[in-house]
Amino acid sequence: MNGELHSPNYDNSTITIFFHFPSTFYGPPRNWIGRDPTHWENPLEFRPERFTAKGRSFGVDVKGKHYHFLPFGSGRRRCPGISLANGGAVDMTEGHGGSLHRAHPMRERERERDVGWSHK
Ligand code: HEM
Repeated sequence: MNGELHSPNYDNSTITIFFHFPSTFYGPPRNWIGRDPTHWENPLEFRPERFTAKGRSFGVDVKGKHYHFLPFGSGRRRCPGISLANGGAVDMTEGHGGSLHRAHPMRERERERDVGWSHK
């Protein structure tokens, strides 16, 4: 399988996610991901308790190893912000409006780092 899960495959192989796809195929439809009924009971229902200690999906890997659950994608192009998101640095509270905006936008914070040399 190509390293880019959500991008075109340019090699001559096939990829298999539920079905075999020819390499010219532009990847599996994104809305299939996370909706496999063999892994999720009532996959279309919002049931976050699936992930709690008593839930069936407790301990599922979010970093791209478990293909039935890929919130951050998988492979070489998976989300590089994963540690920020999991570390609680991303506030996903929604603001108001026709399109969704973050209620609290991310802010960059400069930090000095000792790299062992200086331009001074
Ligand atoms: C809950 C928070 C987040 C979720 C659910 C999320 C999810 C994703 C997903 C699904 C992808 C596509 C991966 C793929 O194509 O296989 C992605 C890509 C990406 N994400 Fe995130 N992300 C989150 C937060 C962040 C944050 C905080 C940053 C940066 C500060 C970030 C930066 C990126 C970038 C740069 C890419 C493109 C990577 C590439 O194309 O090589 N993400 N993210």
